[in-house]
Amino acid sequence: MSRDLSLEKYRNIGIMAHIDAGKTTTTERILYYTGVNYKVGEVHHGTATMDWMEDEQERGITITSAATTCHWNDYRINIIDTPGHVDFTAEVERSLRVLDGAVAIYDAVAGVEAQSETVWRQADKYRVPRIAYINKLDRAGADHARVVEMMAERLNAVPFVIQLPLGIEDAFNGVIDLVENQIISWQGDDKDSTFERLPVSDEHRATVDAAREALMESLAETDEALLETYLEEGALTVEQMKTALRRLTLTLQGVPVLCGSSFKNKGVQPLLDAVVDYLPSPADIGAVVGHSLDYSEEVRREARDDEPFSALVFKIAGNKYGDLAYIRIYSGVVKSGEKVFNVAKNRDERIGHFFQMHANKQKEVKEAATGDIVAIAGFKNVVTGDTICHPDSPLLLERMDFPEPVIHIAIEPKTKADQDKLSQTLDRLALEDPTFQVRVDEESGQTIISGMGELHLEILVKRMIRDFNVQANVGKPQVAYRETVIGEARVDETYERQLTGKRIFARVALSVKPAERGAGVCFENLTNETTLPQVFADAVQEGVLQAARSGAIAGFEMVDVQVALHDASFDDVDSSDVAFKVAATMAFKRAAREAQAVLIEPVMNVEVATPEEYMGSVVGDLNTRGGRILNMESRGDLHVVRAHVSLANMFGYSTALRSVSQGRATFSMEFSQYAEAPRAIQEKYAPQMGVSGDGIRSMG
Ligand SMILES: Nc1nc2c(ncn2[C@@H]2O[C@H](COP(=O)(O)OP(=O)(O)OP(=O)(O)O)[C@@H](O)[C@H]2O)c(=O)[nH]1
Repeated sequence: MSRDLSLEKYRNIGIMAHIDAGKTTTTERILYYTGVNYKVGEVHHGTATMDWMEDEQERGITITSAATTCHWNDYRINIIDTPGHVDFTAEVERSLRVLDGAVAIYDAVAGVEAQSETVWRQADKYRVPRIAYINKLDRAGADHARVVEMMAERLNAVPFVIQLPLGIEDAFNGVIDLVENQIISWQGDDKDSTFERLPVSDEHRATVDAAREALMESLAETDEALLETYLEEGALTVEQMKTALRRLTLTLQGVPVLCGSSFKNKGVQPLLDAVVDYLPSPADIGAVVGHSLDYSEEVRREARDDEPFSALVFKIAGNKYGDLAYIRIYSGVVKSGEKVFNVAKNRDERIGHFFQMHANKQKEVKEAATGDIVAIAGFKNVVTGDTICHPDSPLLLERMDFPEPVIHIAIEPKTKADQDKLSQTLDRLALEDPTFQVRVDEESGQTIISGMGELHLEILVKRMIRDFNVQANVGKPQVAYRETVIGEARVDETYERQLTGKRIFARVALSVKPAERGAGVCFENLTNETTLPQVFADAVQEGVLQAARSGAIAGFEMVDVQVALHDASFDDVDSSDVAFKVAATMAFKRAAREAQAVLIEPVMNVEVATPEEYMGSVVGDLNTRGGRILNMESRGDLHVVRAHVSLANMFGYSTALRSVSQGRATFSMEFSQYAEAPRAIQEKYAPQMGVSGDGIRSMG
């Protein structure tokens, strides 16, 4: 096929930031200046194009990431807008997985906030090259230098300042381009106001010279040949600086830092230039590495159209045309109507239609190629994380990891008629969102939905009622407690019965001890030390896992335990896998109790930013919630408190914070770790244990 644009001219980028830093506003400007939009939507008018779901427009926040395509100077830029609220980190994570580069946006007043750190770490994990954009320089209290410092301190980033603000706060009217050695000045605040590139004026000469020299020096220090040139010539050329910046960005050794005010329409066009100049194309990223279907060998696919087709499904979203599967194509070409293979499901799928997405609007295309991000209609059975590929050349790309939900609520249909619809709708929502889970409680028969936070579940329930017209009653949010062991124990358990005249027999000796946080239930020596036949060893494993699901002391799932099988006896005639399963279940429950099973609870990282006068009440309130204050610092005219607080004590916090600060303080919260639950909780759920929970004690 002939591609209309070489792969080098693609940029697949994400825009990531703390809530309210200005992602949506910036994306709107990008769409305007690249000619996709004719009108700039404003977040506070509820008309921003990317925030298309009704709920997003109501709340002025971005919930689901929408993909959109635009063009800048002959380059195709696919943008994934990612949400800033921490309850939706899974959305950020799945976007980062398929992107080649990202723009990190900071609020010039608030600086690097908690959520920005989380997203930054996620981007580190996926090795996503980044450029930074310090937004809102027009705001009172904007402090460019402080944000740069915070990037180094908090994110461990190596910032390369390539622009300085021209004026600040009310007087902000452009940027100084240190690479080109020019002033970029806008005529006004209007979206259509033009800008011009001017030589640096005398007024700014000294500052610019010093900043340019510092930039050149730090670039030169990264490369021996460049250092030599710099020392010989006393300066670097624009081309040399750009090449060095691109190399450092692509190898994750540095982050070019730009600035502007998206709201005042200043800085966005140079930001687009920087996306092209410094962020990678799919060709720079190169081959994708997956596995053969049996995991026995690595399979590489070069980022080329003449390779077999391979792609990853990174999002499923329902809209009025049915389910759309968003895919990132890593290699090859695929056409509508073609058959592809879904590796995880081991089945063929036919591609119905392809769409290039612009927020919730879509443009049909006939084929898609390496580097493209498109949405596909017509797949029957795909979920987020599935690999799809050419049927003759299968490979498995690494799946995405999503955090386990930490909060759950019971939900029941209002009427009998809603019953079926409720369960279908919940399944549908769970398909779209991997951090949303649905299960039926075995004992109570209740339907339980779990998610990442109150807001997460609140929004899903609202969607269910509004978009799917299902009426339901929901209970109070409950913390997803877990169980684990803090000691070690070894037990010997024999299961022997006479059933319908037949003897059944199995004996297992196993031990349990704490395993690493996040390890789940792990096994050692299932067959080594014993000479147990494989079928019985499998039955032991199954029995333990089944027992772990319902816990040992209070019915919560038991996690992070290491189980070893030390001895086992069987009888050729009377033993069966069922007998081993029962023996293992009994042994595991007893061992876990003897190894001091305890309840653990989710503990959150909470960050509150408040004006000074409310600082005392904010801290007092966190203390009454049993929070552990980690540190306090000032940021502009705000004070920022960071604390660890158990999730159970954070319900309804937004209302409480509003009332202690007259609506002036803001907060963000993210899951930090599981820690031993306090004594009161232990006694409430497992009174028989007489355990010694002592508040927040890290188990990690
Ligand atoms: N003064 C000023 N305000 C801005 C600027 N950019 C954005 N804002 C305002 O800041 C608020 C948040 O902007 P958004 O674009 O919604 O931020 P976001 O990061 O997309 O937020 P979420 O979608 O909620 O994650 C809005 O009220 C914007 O109008 C700026 O450059 N200057």
